[in-house]
Amino acid sequence: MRKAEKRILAPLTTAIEGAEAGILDRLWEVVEDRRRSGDTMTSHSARLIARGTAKVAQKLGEEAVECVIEAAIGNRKATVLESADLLYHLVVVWVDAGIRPQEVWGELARRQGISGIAEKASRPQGILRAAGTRKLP
Ligand SMILES: N=c1c2ncn([C@@H]3O[C@H](COP(=O)(O)OP(=O)(O)OP(=O)(O)O)[C@@H](O)[C@H]3O)c2ncn1[C@@H]1O[C@H](COP(=O)(O)O)[C@@H](O)[C@H]1O
Repeated sequence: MRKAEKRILAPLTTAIEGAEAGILDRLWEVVEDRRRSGDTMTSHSARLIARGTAKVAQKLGEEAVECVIEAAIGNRKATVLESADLLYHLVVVWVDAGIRPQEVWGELARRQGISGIAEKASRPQGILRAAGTRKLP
């Protein structure tokens, strides 16, 4: 790795040390705290939630699109930054909807060991056919 690359990646490397998935649980607690406080003067989360569910969901969509764009053009560093924005806004969606992270972790755990291909094949096909969808394979 060249010296200049090392300098650019240094803040990310520092952030990685001591960081793990539990950070989402802690982030949820902070955002839930902000929701309860309703302090729109000092908290971005409280301000966003005060704008209503549709706005909260819209922001998640915007961040998802930004992440998709960076990933599609292969901009690795920007994809990391946009991923963090996306996860933060997903946590705001959960808080707004009254969903605890444990519910999502539970669903992920339930799916562990089940192949996505096998799961899709086991879905009832009638509903999709009745809806007349033309999804790409
Ligand atoms: N991880 C984040 C985080 N990521 C992004 N953002 C903010 O999200 C906002 C996104 O900006 P945008 O311009 O896209 O959105 P917007 O300001 O709603 O503007 P519009 O789309 O409405 O025009 C910026 O203000 C970012 O700073 C975040 N704000 C907070 N957090 C975390 O949430 C914690 C609580 O933050 P507060 O609620 O502000 O106390 C913080 O300690 C952080 O850990």
